[in-house]
Amino acid sequence: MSQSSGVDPAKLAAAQAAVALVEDGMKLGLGTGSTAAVMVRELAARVAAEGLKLRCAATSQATADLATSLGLRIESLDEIGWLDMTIDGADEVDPDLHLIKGGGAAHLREKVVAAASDRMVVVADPGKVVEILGAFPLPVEVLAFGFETTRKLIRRALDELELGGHDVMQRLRGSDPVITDEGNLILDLHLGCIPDAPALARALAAIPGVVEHGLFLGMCDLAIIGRKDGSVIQLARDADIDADLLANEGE
Ligand SMILES: O=C[C@H](O)[C@H](O)[C@H](O)COP(=O)(O)O
Repeated sequence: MSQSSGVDPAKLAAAQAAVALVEDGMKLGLGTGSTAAVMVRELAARVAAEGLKLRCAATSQATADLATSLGLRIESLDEIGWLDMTIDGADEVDPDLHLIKGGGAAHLREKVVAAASDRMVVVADPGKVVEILGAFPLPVEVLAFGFETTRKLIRRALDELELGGHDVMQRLRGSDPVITDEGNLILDLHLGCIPDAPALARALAAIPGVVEHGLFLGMCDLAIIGRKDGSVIQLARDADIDADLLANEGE
């Protein structure tokens, strides 16, 4: 049975439109986060109703647990090999469909899974659509080994890109460090605005203690933006983004 009461209608609309793209026999990547969780529930409902035969890989332990609890069988990415489509959430989506991800500390596995997919579809609400990335703090997964050294190297890289002086904060849950599914730590870069995302992505990737950053550049093929009234807007790469969406429709 499909979810309804208590579920954010914008997330539900996006999730339903994305799940409608799923075809019998597909190999799917399942994203992480609250919007992806709505999608996983919709997918499980469709599978139960229609008996679809799917092969699914999860982008986090949390998603694997949710999917399994709903009767979906999760396999490892390596067992499946290559995916037809990954459906995932995002923290920010810009007009070129570049993304910030990792608000749930899952961006490392999410990027590995998206990179192994023919198509990445993002499900989001209008609040995620931005003109320029960076208001959402950029998550960077780093090794525990040499953590403070890596933080210094990140600060140096930011200085070189004229993005210095911003907070580079370790992500905590209460007073404990957030530990990712891969056993690493998270630094959140509070940049406000990222004028040159490719340059920042290159600089972060060149730092040895950085495992993966949350910039997803050129990976998303389609963003499905759900609205509170249950309608959706589908944004394909290079398509213009509706000015109303950038104003977040007052949401
Ligand atoms: O690490 C988490 C992921 O990148 C999520 O997909 C992202 O944070 C969006 O999550 P939500 O749908 O809960 O806003």
